[in-house]
Amino acid sequence: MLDQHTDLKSLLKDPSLLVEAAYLGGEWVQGDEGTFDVTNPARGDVIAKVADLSREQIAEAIDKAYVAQKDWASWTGKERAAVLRKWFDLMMENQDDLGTILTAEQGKPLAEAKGEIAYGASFIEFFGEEAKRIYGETIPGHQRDKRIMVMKQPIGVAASITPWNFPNAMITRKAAPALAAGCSFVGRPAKETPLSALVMGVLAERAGIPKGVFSIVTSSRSSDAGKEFCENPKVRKLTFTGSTEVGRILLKQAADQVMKCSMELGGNAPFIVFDDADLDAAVDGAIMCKFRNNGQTCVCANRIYVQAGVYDEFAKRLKAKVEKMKVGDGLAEGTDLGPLINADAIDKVQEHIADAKAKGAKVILGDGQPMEGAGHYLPPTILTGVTQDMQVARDETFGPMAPLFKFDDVDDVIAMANDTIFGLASYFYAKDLSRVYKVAEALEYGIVGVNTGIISTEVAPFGGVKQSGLGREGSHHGIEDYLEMKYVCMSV
Ligand SMILES: O=CCCCC(=O)O
Repeated sequence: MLDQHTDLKSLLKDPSLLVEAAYLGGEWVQGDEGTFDVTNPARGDVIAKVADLSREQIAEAIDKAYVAQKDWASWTGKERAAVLRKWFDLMMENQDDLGTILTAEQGKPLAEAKGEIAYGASFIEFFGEEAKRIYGETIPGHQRDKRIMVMKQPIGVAASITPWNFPNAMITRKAAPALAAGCSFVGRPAKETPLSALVMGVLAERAGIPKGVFSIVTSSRSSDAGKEFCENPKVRKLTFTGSTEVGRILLKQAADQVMKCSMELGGNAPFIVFDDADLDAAVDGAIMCKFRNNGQTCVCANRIYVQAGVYDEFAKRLKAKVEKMKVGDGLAEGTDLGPLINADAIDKVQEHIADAKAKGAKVILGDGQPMEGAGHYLPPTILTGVTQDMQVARDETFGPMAPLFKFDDVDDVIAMANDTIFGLASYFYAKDLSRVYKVAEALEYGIVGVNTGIISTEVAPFGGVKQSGLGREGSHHGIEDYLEMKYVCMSV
């Protein structure tokens, strides 16, 4: 475990994986703005001092990416695939260390962190394979002497801004399709979790990814990266995972350059349990979905709607299982729920609980009281009697609080589930086949989980509708976001 006497390096099999310098154009550099602190949310102490790059240094990374991309795009798909495969293998060989680094800076339990590393690596494996299958098209000509061809070409330099909740997988889900397509990549990780991003630079270098093709620009000021990425004409693609609020700002900034944008933004996922559901499966699904990463996931269940006939029983079974979950340091054996990322995250959960209670909800587990000590620990809360006028019905809680809403009628619950500006993930449990089809069709979401609480995989298109975003990540669709179509018309 990490304590004030233990250095993070000493927990790693390969201590050279822990780096504090930024990876700029294939070189390890210090920040012109000095360093910024990375803290362990389980204890609140500083575990690293990472290079704080200036905006000029971010521009330099873009210049280098611009130059490197031309040659990288000339590699065959098979050549790019071979290097990506090596990157994937290195990630899996170092899964334990990558997991330890991730837990130390982000907080999630080690088993979950290692799971994220395997998930993150799967995008590199998948898109490496796709590099060989970037097919164009021929179209029958519109006149006797005309031949029409459609080429697919890399967009150019892709810039990314990624969040702290999945500090590995949100980078690979963007970098892997970008590199497979022949783009170069400049990524700015969240300031809370730069170490998991920098280790990907170490492994990229070891895998033989050419200098400049993959850069990690660490910075304590998110607006520097956002502005440089949007204003620099050498960047042709911006990909972002984060809040809808920041997504809107980036889209406005990117408009001046008419830049291609992928946005994976906020959610407000409904999780619906119908009377005919397998109740134990629904409880297990709700726990996986609600408490993944301690509720700090954009696809976590935010509103749990339970049909009246099974409401009390569902609440009882959910409480019985959740109260057994162990809250603690993610690096300690047996921990189910780690700390939240910071004090603000705790405040937000408490605000939702207080608002719901004031409007009549009842607490059946927890109550939003943090645990003693320096870590940001908040035991899980379950509320019953939650209604549509409460704050949690509108905003993402992003924490360990499960609000149970009661409903009678299928049409009513669909209307309530869709009554939000968001449209990322949704879930429901039911057995009746006709209901399954109709509800899946009626939910206004990019993702629908039916009788499952976990929908994330590299082989499926992940993304939202409405204000949850633009574009899809993962699957063969995911690479299209990094390709341009060129139509060639030949007179023969
Ligand atoms: O917060 C969003 C991260 C997405 C995690 C996933 O891919 O399931």
